[in-house]
Amino acid sequence: MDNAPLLSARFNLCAGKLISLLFLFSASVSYHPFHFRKSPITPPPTTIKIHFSIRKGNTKMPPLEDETFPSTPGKFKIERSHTMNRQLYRCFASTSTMFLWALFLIALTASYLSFQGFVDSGSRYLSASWGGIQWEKQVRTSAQIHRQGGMSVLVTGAAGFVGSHVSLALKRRGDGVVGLDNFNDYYDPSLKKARKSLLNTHEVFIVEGDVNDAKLLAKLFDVVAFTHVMHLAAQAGVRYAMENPQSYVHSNIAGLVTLLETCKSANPQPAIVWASSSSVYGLNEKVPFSESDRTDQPASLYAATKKAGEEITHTYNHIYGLSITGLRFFTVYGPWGRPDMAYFSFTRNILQGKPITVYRGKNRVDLARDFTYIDDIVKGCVGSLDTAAKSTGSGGKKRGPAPYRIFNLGNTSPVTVPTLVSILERHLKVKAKRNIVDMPGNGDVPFTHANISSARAELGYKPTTDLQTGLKKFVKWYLSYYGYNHGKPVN
Ligand SMILES: O=C(O)[C@H]1O[C@H](OP(=O)(O)OP(=O)(O)OC[C@H]2O[C@@H](n3ccc(=O)[nH]c3=O)[C@H](O)[C@@H]2O)[C@H](O)[C@@H](O)[C@@H]1O
Repeated sequence: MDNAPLLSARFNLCAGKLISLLFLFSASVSYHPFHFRKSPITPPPTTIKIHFSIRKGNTKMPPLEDETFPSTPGKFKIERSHTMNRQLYRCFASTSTMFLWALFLIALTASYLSFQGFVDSGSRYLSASWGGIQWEKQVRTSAQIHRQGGMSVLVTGAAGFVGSHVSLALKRRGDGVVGLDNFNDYYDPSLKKARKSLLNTHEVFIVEGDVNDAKLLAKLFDVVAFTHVMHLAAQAGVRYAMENPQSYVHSNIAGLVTLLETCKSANPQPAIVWASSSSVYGLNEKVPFSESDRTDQPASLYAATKKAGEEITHTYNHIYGLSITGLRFFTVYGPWGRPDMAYFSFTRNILQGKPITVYRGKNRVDLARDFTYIDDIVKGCVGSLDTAAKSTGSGGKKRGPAPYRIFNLGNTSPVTVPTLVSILERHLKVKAKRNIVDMPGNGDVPFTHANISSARAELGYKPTTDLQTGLKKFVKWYLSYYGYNHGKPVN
């Protein structure tokens, strides 16, 4: 582990001692000039008699000289007749004192900065949930491969919706899996913790940390030679990008680059499969969306960061020989899903008797999505890992061309949002209070529709769950997890 806090503490101790010494020294110069006996301008022993008379009402206060200067054997004496010497002495004494005070202030500042560093590094040290022999053992155990030809996969965003499902699927078939997740509060972190507990029971260890933490990533690669990285950690949500744009840059761009930097330097380099999004098609009107269609018209910052991710991963593929597979997910739904998504929040509101807002497109056209069930997405992710060729670089150098692939993972049958609501009503046996409004200009696109022929050909991807069936499974899970009323009475 990092021994910065220890060093910092030592430095702090030294600085503290220095301050004490300076303080004592400075005090003795001010009040104890015998220290200057050897100085050529040491004044002869004299007595300073400074009489302050302070009147307080009618009472004449006693002179303060004895209180101001200590009446010890070392008490200095300056005779009034030695005016010149006295002035020289004063001048010297005050210059020396100022000098020492300046030193004192410098030492104080240094000590403060050191203390701040100590607090920062100390709190990082104390709050860091990673490192140590026990931690390394957990990481190694979780990464162990239990099948012939298996892989060891670092899954980022493992406590997320897709991440938790993919981690479980890999672990179940005998692959080694280590999760990484920062457990942020974009939506209820208790759901993420519950997913983590579920994974724990299947012996998947999730490290609590951020993909922007380069030291942590380097440490993970020190402990395990991951063959693959399934990068699913991201700031999700199309409309939230208008509220918190920086979080998208932080996770989807900066975090991605930090991860790629680690992967490019790893030896051996892992193959990377990561989550792009159907939103990169933006205002594309050609249907169904094919991977070769234009993606230069993003409608939201979220989409723009995913598009940027596709370009950034291309660069790392080109320069460093990293094997890259980008997956454009189409509105994934299912059990253990994301509470910010429409099917999830609609379910909650319908059960609580609250109205739901259903957006409508231009000319009163219903919005439509190619809703894709989680199990189908998991198959696409695992298929991508299985078919990803190795990265070709080592030690940060490319040794030959590596594959760069992009696949749509959709369902190929778009469903309108009002139809989604009707299906939920049927499964929940509760009528929704629909509030239909025109789609606000907040990043939404009117429809999505995937062409999946590439994924079918190269990954064997074949979605099998329609929205009706998938929502039935979701509702079953929702009711078992939250209870019928989600803790609130139905009005
Ligand atoms: O496919 C994708 O790439 C994206 O799919 C979803 O984004 P979105 O399709 O907007 O999913 P929802 O937020 O669940 O919205 C689904 C539909 O419901 C509509 N909606 C949403 C919320 C609402 O209150 N009312 C409403 O009518 C939206 O306009 C949209 O047409 C995910 O949230 C993104 O993270 C993902 O990248």
